[in-house]
Amino acid sequence: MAVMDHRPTLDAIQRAPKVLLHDHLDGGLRPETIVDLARDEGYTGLPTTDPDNLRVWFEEASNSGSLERYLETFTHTVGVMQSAEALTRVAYECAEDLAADGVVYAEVRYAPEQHTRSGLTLPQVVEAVLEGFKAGERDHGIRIGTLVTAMRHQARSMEIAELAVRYRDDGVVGFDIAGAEAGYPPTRHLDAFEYLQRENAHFTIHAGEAFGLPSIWQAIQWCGADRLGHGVRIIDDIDATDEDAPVLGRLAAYVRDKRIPLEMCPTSNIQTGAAKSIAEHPIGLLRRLHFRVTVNTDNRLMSGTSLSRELHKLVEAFDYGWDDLQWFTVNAMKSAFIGFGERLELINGVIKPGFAQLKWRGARPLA
Ligand SMILES: O=c1[nH]cnc2c1ncn2[C@@H]1O[C@H](CO)[C@@H](O)[C@H]1O
Ligand SMILES: [Zn+2]
Repeated sequence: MAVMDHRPTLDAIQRAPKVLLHDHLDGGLRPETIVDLARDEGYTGLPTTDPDNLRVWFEEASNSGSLERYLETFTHTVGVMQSAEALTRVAYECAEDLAADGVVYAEVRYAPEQHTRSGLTLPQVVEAVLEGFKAGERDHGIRIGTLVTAMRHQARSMEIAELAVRYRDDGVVGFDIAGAEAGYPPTRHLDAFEYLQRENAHFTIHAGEAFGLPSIWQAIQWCGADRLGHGVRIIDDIDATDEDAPVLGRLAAYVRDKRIPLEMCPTSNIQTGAAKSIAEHPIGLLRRLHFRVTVNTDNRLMSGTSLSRELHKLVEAFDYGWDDLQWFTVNAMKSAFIGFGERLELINGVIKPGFAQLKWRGARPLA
């Protein structure tokens, strides 16, 4: 019998219909676009104006081992995203790039408060981004929901939460808080989360990335987060001394029992020091224990990655097959902030048939 390799290749993974829940708009610009926009908008702070060198610079500068230093690189992307035209272009190209990678549904986030330096109002920022995504959806057959993010060290979360509600029928599907985690617990923004809950709105919280269990506990039990951005440190509440019978603490058990989605971003976690390597990333254990794990990019520019690449790295490290990749994808679709009907349609009409086709091809014996 012919030897068969069932391991999905990068090329085949790119063709699979994928779902992405955690991707930052200001972490995914094309280097060429940054250079163009810097020139158009008079931003003079770039470390280099050669797109190839700039790509390398972002990746290297992001390999710092600390979230705070990792976040410093956003000065340049945010720096060139201060006009409506720039925001619309970046959003359009984001949709185009994700569609080219085979993503069929994505939730892309950004912090409107960071884009008002040249005089745009918060609603103008949101509308410019939505315009870019709408054009990208129309031209590239991808569905994109926006999450508006509040910066956790600032004090504008209530205003941003109000934006999430105001634009909920125009493409904004949820809210998030991001930025340095240590020293800025999610409970600082409790009023915003309580407001969103009263409005029946959805939100995720970056938690358990650079800080441990207390941050995850607050995000879920005080703030009521629907999902966790990263959440890798939930591993601290699991005793895996006996590999065959890991013991879950109360918080880890709660997260698993309630099927709280974990938006895991493997490469980003290595760059910020939240995990040592892909092979040692908690995603391996969490997947085995059937947590509601999803796979994400976080920042495609800073991590030099795509959703297909993240999945392929996991295939190589954990020997995952198509069933695992479909499981991550269905998990993500189930956890999306769009309505149940639309999620179901994508699962049954797009994801399952798409994976079935790839699995069938992968199963053909080699001639
Ligand atoms: O992994 C992360 N953890 C915390 N904050 C982040 C991460 N990636 C990006 N941002 C922050 O989110 C803002 C809005 O998109 C970015 O400007 C960056 O400061
Ligand atoms: Zn993030």
